[in-house]
Amino acid sequence: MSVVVPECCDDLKRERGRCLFNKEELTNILDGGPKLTEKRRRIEKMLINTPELFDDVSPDYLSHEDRYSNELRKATQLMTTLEKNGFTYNDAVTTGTGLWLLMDGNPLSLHISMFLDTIKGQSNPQQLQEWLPLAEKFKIIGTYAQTELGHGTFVRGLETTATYDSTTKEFVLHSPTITATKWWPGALGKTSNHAVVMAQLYLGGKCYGPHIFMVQLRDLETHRTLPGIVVGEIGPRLGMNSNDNGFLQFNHHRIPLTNMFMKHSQVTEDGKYVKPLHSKLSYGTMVQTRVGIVYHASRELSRALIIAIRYSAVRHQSEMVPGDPEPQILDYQTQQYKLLPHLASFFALRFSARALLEVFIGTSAGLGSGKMNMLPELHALSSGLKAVATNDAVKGTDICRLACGGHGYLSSSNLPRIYTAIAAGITYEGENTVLFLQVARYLIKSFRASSQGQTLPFSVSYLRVQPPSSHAPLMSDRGLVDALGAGVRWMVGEAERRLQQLVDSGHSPHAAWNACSVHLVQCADAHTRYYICEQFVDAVSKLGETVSSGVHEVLRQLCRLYILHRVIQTAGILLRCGAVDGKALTSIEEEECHLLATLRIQAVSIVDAIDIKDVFLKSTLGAWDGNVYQRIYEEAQKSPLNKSDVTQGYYQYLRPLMKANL
Ligand SMILES: CCCCCCCC/C=C\CCCCCCCCCC(=O)SCCNC(=O)CCNC(=O)[C@H](O)C(C)(C)COP(=O)(O)OP(=O)(O)OC[C@H]1O[C@@H](n2cnc3c(N)ncnc32)[C@H](O)[C@@H]1OP(=O)(O)O
Ligand SMILES: Cc1cc2nc3c(=O)[nH]c(=O)nc-3n(C[C@H](O)[C@H](O)[C@H](O)COP(=O)(O)OP(=O)(O)OC[C@H]3O[C@@H](n4cnc5c(N)ncnc54)[C@H](O)[C@@H]3O)c2cc1C
Repeated sequence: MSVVVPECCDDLKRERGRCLFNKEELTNILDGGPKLTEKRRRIEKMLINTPELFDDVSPDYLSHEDRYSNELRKATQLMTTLEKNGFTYNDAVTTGTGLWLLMDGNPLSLHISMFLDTIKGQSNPQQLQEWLPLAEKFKIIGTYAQTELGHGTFVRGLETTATYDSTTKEFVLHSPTITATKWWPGALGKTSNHAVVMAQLYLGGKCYGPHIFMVQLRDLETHRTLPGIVVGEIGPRLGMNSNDNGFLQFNHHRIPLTNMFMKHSQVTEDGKYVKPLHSKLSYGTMVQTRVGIVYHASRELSRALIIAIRYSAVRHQSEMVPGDPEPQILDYQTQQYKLLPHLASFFALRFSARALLEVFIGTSAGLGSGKMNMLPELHALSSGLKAVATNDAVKGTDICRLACGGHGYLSSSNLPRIYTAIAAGITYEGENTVLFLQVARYLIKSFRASSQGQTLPFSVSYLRVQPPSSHAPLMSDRGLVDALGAGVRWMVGEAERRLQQLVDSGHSPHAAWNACSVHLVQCADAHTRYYICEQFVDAVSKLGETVSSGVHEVLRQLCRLYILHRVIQTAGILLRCGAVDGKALTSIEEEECHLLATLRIQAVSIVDAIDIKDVFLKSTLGAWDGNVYQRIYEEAQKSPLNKSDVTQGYYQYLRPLMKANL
């Protein structure tokens, strides 16, 4: 399939004619540099030239089984195409291209993410040598099986047991109750022949908590389920129905001792336990995936924004001035207010994802040399950013849908599919409220440590008592970010005060925690957003030295919008703690409206610079040429109901009803 870039409609031509910045330069910044843009485009070209990767028929028109088979066909084709052309699966993931082709629930996504990451991050050298080549070459195909019917969040409450039998040097895996059934893992139902399984380790009758085991589920020749294992698919879900999310039960199923992942903790042949350096090292795959999800969420949000902003430039509706031609809906301030703060969020999330990745890489290097001290901060940052990124991507994507009016509700807009795929991100890999509560734990601990004079890690250092060093004028970017920081400090101080007050009045610390948890979640959300603001301001100010003035100005405006919007959202807190006053807020609101109008002028060019091709956007509303109505019409012709003028349903039901004497 070759891509011919079509002439765009007059509206989009005019929009693009107003661009005052170098789009390619902005594209490079978003990709992480010109080399990465070039690499992404090489991958895209290769994929675009593989017609088997594209659907002839929308998955919406396929049966449940055909939908799965079709996605599996494309997933396997994707893997072989990448391999043959010298790219890795990771290349397709990090550029987003692979995800966009397969985001109806790619049945190999868990294999190439959490299964491979667990092998890489949790194996001892022998295990790595044995399993990694097999998994990388798809000789074994796996998933990450942790969640059970009864427990997802509370990992320590999992019921699957792995009991060591020293006479045979085996673990016996067992699901003692219905609630112990593994439930949800992607690709578990029909695709995977292996799984990394989280189970409670039992040695000599004592439970040592959740540990990870490599378990073969199916015969490698026949693909039949092995004895002692029951496995199947869980049925339709809100979205991503081309995946085979599955269930799994063990009936005293035996695996060798060497199948426990032994990088961090070990069991000796005679059944002795060797502790890990940190009790949560076995949760490493989850942390790594949370880091990936921040990128993933920002990418999905960007697809929705491209669709909604281009459509808003093409769509004309109503009269702004009686008798005048119908304006582009993007000219309405309310439309700008719906979309442009989310555009700013996309940039903020992209820069923060990059900062988080650096923390992840630094912490992982430290772990390699036995340094565990950065782990709590990485856990808090990855939890908070995963939660904010998915919450904002889901909200932003739905706003994009609403901003497209009725046509946003069409499957062919692709907004419903983007929405349902990213909506799962709020729940999977740690439900967001639960993750925020983890962040809150870290904040309260840090706040208390600071009160005792201890030095705090970098991401929470602003929680210490306000130093008189912040001299940035309030209305500057720095000044407003400092005000947001003062707001979080006040919120955390207030949470700590309420917790202490409850404990002093006789509540247990746990009861006090629950009684303050709404406020604690707000603290965690505010802290994470403060961190995002900081990363955005830092990134833009660093780029200022290297980029052209046009690009710098656009980034500065987006950053400013993000901060102003955040200040307005937090107004109540900022007023209460005295970080801003009513007069400042009024001028911030006015400035936001002014900025919306400024950014509107180049909005189409900004989303063009995100550089996602039509074949990956898959949207009748968001295509480059803006030929919206023709595309919607043509897509409707593909409905199976349009194959005949009169449907079977007419003869079967409608006609008898019309003929009946009611
Ligand atoms: C080409 C094709 C495309 C392929 C696509 C692949 C792309 C990859 C990238 C992105 C893609 C998006 C798609 C990804 C698909 C993912 C599918 C989803 C998979 C799953 O959902 S897997 C299951 C995930 N499950 C969870 O996340 C469970 C959540 N629960 C927990 O993590 C924990 O139980 C808890 C954190 C909530 C609590 O833990 P608990 O053991 O009870 O501990 P506590 O007692 O509360 O705390 C003790 C102490 O430890 C600290 N702590 C907890 N966790 C960690 C940690 N991970 N690291 C460090 N420290 C931790 C905790 O804060 C406490 O500290 P304290 O005592 O306060 O000091
Ligand atoms: C599409 C999808 C794909 C998935 N893929 C996988 C996979 O590949 N592998 C895998 O192992 N799992 C997978 N999961 C499972 C997922 O990780 C869990 O659903 C998730 O961790 C949430 O757990 P839960 O379902 O038990 O929710 P629950 O924990 O029961 O949450 C229900 C409610 O209770 C609240 N709650 C729970 N605990 C607390 C608390 N301590 N404090 C306050 N409130 C609390 C939550 O905030 C939420 O509102 C997937 C899930 C989905 C939806």
